[in-house]
Amino acid sequence: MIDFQFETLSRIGLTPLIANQFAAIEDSGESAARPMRIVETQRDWFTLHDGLEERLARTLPRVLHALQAQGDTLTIGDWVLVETDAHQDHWITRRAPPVTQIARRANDGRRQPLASNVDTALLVMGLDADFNARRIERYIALVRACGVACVVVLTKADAVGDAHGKVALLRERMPDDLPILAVNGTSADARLALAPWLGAGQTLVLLGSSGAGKSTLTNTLTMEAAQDTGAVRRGDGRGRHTTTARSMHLCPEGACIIDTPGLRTWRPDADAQALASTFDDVQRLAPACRFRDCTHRGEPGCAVRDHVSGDRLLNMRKLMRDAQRSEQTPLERIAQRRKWKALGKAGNQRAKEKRR
Ligand SMILES: Nc1nc2c(ncn2[C@@H]2O[C@H](COP(=O)(O)OP(=O)(O)OP(=O)(O)O)[C@@H](O)[C@H]2O)c(=O)[nH]1
Ligand SMILES: [Zn+2]
Repeated sequence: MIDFQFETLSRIGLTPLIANQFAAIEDSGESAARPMRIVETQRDWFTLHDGLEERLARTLPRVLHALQAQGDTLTIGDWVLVETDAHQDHWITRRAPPVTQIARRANDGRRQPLASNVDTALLVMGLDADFNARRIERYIALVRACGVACVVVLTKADAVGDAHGKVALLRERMPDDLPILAVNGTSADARLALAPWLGAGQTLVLLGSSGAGKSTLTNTLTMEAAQDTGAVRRGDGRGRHTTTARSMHLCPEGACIIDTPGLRTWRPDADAQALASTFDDVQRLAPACRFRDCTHRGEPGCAVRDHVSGDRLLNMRKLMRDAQRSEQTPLERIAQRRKWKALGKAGNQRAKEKRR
């Protein structure tokens, strides 16, 4: 049976669900293995934490290959088992299946996990030139499709004149249950605003484009934890300008925060159906449309168009198209293009016949 201290590990986000998984690994000769969490990733090395101290570890080739075979890799936030060999080198011997995982599709189609075992994603966007409702909507869809809750954090509220207008614009457009906060990420007030999500056992990830203010917010949220425990990477106050690696930090309130580099392109790793379900306002209204296959593009009796902004609908369709595209093989794509062409022709033909 794996020996572990729930109390200590819960300081770095252990939840009962993960603890049960470790408890289930019984009598498999792994009694020397210790549960730890990945708090920083490098190319071949991981920084792990057990709630008390850090260790550098590598992954056993067998574990690496097993993951690769499933198109998977270890990522920040993962819980793993670690064993130490006779040379005092530490090896990851197993990974607990993640409860949630945020992933994207790389350009070559491969799945790229961004963070595991996350409860809430803080979608960070500047109220300055960074502000873009469509991008936030895309983040929301992708994150919710991974089973992770979202909070929109609009930074630089102190630095722009029309913060209120932009917040109102988002509120109008987004689902009612989505928390939207406007903050000054450099001020301690941001910590108060985010307090409901900072409790012990919570793991947060910050997502947003480069320059949005993720590192600034991380520093503000982790400020005191760095001094009192020394546990987990402290907020990076070294004046580094661009985040290049992912790392996990601890808040004084107990939450773990994962900072990620800016996401330039983010293709969904979710099927179209999962994405559609994240536009819950559309999903709720659509059954009331007159036509069952209403596309909400102006059909008579559409129940959606009056209540959901046209741009939001466009964005939803674009996302779903992207998702469908990444699900298809090249052959399926060609077949679909042919089908559309044929449909188009048939449509033209019908139109001609009508005109006669
Ligand atoms: N006035 C003001 N400036 C901010 C705020 N948040 C961030 N900044 C400034 O915006 C710049 C970019 O912030 P960062 O925290 O480095 O942005 P980032 O999202 O971590 O960027 P990457 O590391 O490149 O992904 C810095 O100069 C910050 O000081 C804010 O709420 N108010
Ligand atoms: Zn409709």
